[in-house]
Amino acid sequence: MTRHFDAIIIGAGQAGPSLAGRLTETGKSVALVERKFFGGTCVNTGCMPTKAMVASAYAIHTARRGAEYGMTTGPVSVDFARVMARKEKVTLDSRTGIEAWLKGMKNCTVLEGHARFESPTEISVDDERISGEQIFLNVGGRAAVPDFAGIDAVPYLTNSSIMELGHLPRHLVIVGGSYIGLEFAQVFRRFGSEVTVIEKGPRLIAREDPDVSDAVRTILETEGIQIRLNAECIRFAGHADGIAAGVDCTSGAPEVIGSDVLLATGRRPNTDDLDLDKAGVKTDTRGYVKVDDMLRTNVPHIFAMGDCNGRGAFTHTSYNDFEIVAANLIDNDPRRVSDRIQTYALYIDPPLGRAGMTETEARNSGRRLLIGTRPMTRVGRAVEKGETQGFMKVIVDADTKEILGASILGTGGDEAIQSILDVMYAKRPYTTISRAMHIHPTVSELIPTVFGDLFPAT
Ligand SMILES: Cc1cc2nc3c(=O)[nH]c(=O)nc-3n(C[C@H](O)[C@H](O)[C@H](O)COP(=O)(O)OP(=O)(O)OC[C@H]3O[C@@H](n4cnc5c(N)ncnc54)[C@H](O)[C@@H]3O)c2cc1C
Ligand SMILES: NC(=O)c1ccc[n+]([C@@H]2O[C@H](COP(=O)([O-])OP(=O)(O)OC[C@H]3O[C@@H](n4cnc5c(N)ncnc54)[C@H](O)[C@@H]3O)[C@@H](O)[C@H]2O)c1
Repeated sequence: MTRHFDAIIIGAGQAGPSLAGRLTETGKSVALVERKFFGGTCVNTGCMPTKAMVASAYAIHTARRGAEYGMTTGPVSVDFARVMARKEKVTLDSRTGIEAWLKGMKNCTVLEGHARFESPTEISVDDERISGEQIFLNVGGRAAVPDFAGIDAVPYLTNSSIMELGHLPRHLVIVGGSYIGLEFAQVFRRFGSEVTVIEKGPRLIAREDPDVSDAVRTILETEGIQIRLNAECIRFAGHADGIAAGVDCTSGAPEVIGSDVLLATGRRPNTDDLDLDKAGVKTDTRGYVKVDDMLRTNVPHIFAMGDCNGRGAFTHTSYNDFEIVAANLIDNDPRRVSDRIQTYALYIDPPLGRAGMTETEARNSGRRLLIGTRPMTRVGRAVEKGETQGFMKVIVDADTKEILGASILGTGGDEAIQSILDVMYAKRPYTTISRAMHIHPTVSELIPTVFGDLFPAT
């Protein structure tokens, strides 16, 4: 027998549960299908556990610097099992909270199993069949595992399996020098592992400006992380001391011998096992569901939210997708994906907060630009905290005075960037910030100064 619902939501990630909440409030019957853990990637193998580990790593790092702050301690040792138990509690509290919320939600039926399309309106969940007037995909993504030579012959970790790690790696070799790779690199280095990052490109976090990449590299190398760029021929083989990772860089040893390998080479959408063809839903060549500005697929009653639509790869973009869908379908409020401004943070310490365009993107846009920069050594709060690595950079359109983008690599950068972001959303000129009085002493206090001291880009 096929049970019928007003709406079916596939995936309990960052958009699905909130949409279930809104739809059921309007009296609609909703079936929400989840095949694994409630809360999806962010809660279980992404943001939450990693940021809990970042917090442990920061506390350990600060304790090691204790003498600088007038603290006398013995040698700092790391209890990796406690670190992992702490992050597990953060995850479990959130996971069970979401699960209890959904299972207690009036008009919501939670089905635990793998969903697949049987037709444009019918879904099978293991042995059960359900049908829906509207179907919302929130299936997220998983770690991409490139076809490296020898990879199947060696054990390797991904962002998911590393969450189960029962030992502290002696030497963690991380392939991929972007968000996932760099956050784990610093975390494990601070826990006491030797860490080598192997990146095929010529610089780390290649989406950022070269000056940001260089500063991040310096921060990580200062802590003893080995960085191997231009790794053109990555391959793996067993070794008496663990795993041999071939690098073939233009300089340096051709092989790195590690005890453990983490692959952090990007993500792929969970769309290959949904039988989307039975619904006629189109994907792009990389498997992302094609959507329009309101997140509708090519099939009018099917929508896709979050990482699986390729329009964002962050928790806040997935949640914003929920807001856009709910606004259009429930509130008659014409919100669009194209209204949002790109923003995110990289949670190394100090963090990188980003909003809008990079300098490279702004230059490529052909506009006349004004740029302002300040090293964190000139930020009083950073000096007082003893955390002066990094710099701020803001980019303004010289003709319209519009703020185009900003990068704050420095203590508090993930928070301070948001004052710039809000002025960008308000579509106010940069002078709104340069004339504002900010609180002393804060990192944000320097933002008006940076905007007050712009120079033309050459
Ligand atoms: C290590 C790491 C750190 C990260 N850190 C941050 C961060 O600090 N800040 C940030 O903004 N973002 C971060 N991200 C990205 C963030 O986690 C994702 O962008 C976000 O979780 C995407 O959410 P989503 O709603 O698209 O899907 P997901 O959270 O991935 O949820 C999808 C759900 O769908 C379920 N599912 C899939 N297929 C099916 C099916 N066929 N049937 C039933 N259920 C199915 C899955 O089990 C999963 O629960 C991080 C990611 C990683 C990997
Ligand atoms: N702080 C955050 O918000 C945060 C943290 C972690 C992850 N995330 C999300 O997770 C997503 C995935 O992160 P990621 O770092 O895995 O992916 P990414 O796509 O940002 O970077 C992948 C890196 O691996 C390298 N790479 C790719 N293929 C390779 C190959 N065959 N050999 C060698 N190197 C290769 C790339 O050059 C790149 O540097 C991000 O897009 C991000 O949205 C966000």
